[in-house]
Amino acid sequence: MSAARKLAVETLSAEAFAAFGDVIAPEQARQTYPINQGTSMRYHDLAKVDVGDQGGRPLISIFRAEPRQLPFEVRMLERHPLGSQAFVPLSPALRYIVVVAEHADATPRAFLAAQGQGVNFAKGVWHHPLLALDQGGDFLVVDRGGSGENCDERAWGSWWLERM
Ligand SMILES: NC(=O)N[C@@H](O)C(=O)O
Ligand code: NI
Repeated sequence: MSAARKLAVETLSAEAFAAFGDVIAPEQARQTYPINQGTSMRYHDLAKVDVGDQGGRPLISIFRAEPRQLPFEVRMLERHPLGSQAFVPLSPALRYIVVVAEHADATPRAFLAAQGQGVNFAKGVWHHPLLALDQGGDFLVVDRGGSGENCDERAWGSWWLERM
């Protein structure tokens, strides 16, 4: 049995998260331009929605997440081999932790999302199911609908997220 180990929680950034997918935030836009006669700004093409394998289609859902209590034990990760999965908090105060790993049995990495930051897990990236903090809340989720097995789960030892 592997010893329980503490996960350091890093600050989420596009650079640090690049191996796992995209950070969804206005400042990450490669193209920003006014639309609708200048009444709105478009922060264009923020994440790669990759859901077309095996006839998949994009889904837009809302996850109403209960808060996880810290310390929290990470014992498993999952991946979606057929599609990406994006989470955007629907209230700026909604904090959450993202736990990912580069490959099977790699040491997980944990990131705390800043206010309003969303994430898009690239297709096949190992991640922990949604870990909302504080009071929990609603996330807009964009992922894949369609046939085929799109969720692999894997035991990952025992890793602890401590109180912050
Ligand atoms: N089960 C489900 O739709 N959600 C997970 O994939 C998750 O990453 O939270
Ligand atoms: Ni998932």
